[in-house]
Amino acid sequence: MNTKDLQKKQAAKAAIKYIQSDMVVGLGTGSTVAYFLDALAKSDRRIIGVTTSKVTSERCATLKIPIVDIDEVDHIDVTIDGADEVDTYLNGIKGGGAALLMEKIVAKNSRENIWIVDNSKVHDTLGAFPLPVEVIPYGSGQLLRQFADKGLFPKLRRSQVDNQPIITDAGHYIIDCHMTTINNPYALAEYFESQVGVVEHGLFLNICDRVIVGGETIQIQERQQNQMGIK
Ligand SMILES: O=C[C@H](O)[C@H](O)[C@H](O)COP(=O)(O)O
Repeated sequence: MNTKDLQKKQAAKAAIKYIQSDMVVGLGTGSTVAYFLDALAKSDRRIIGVTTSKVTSERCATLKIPIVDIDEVDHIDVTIDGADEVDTYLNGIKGGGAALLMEKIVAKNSRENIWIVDNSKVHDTLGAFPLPVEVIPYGSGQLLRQFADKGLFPKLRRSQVDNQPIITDAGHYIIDCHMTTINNPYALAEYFESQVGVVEHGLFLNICDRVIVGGETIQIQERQQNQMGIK
């Protein structure tokens, strides 16, 4: 196992201590969450899961972790998810696995959000990871032009198998914006939220409460209130 995977697994295992039996737990998506699901299945915690993608639902079925639809619960106690990048304010970029829409819906309906990451994902400023933006297929070519005009270096995400556009679980496309640095994530989020055809963007701002970073020593960072993360 390489260092990144080892750290993902360490962070995933460390997250188990925030889970108690009978909790409603939001279950994110990705390779780090896969390690968390394995650890959860092996633990003595008996939870009810709310998933964020078909792939996570399928893994829960294999591991016999019970899940319900998000609309069947009146609250979600805590959500455990991965992230593609996290800054010092615990703002982050998500959606590398195209699950950002459901991940954000589950996160916004959770009392607490905990991210599990390897330490290569922690940066002072966001932007090293291309920012995923989920869009309606109709008119997506126009959005690509607008994003390019705004200097966001957009690229439609395509399958490496057949070069066709990736389709999300909700039937949308993903445009990845290769900006390298995002100086004001709040202004950028507002821009995307004002564009017709944009369903959701991968900037998760003021959402994460705690990040668990894998490593020889597990690091746990908690979000400080009233810190905006604008450089
Ligand atoms: O769409 C996918 C999610 O936002 C993932 O949580 C994110 O891409 C991190 O994935 P991984 O744990 O595989 O690095």
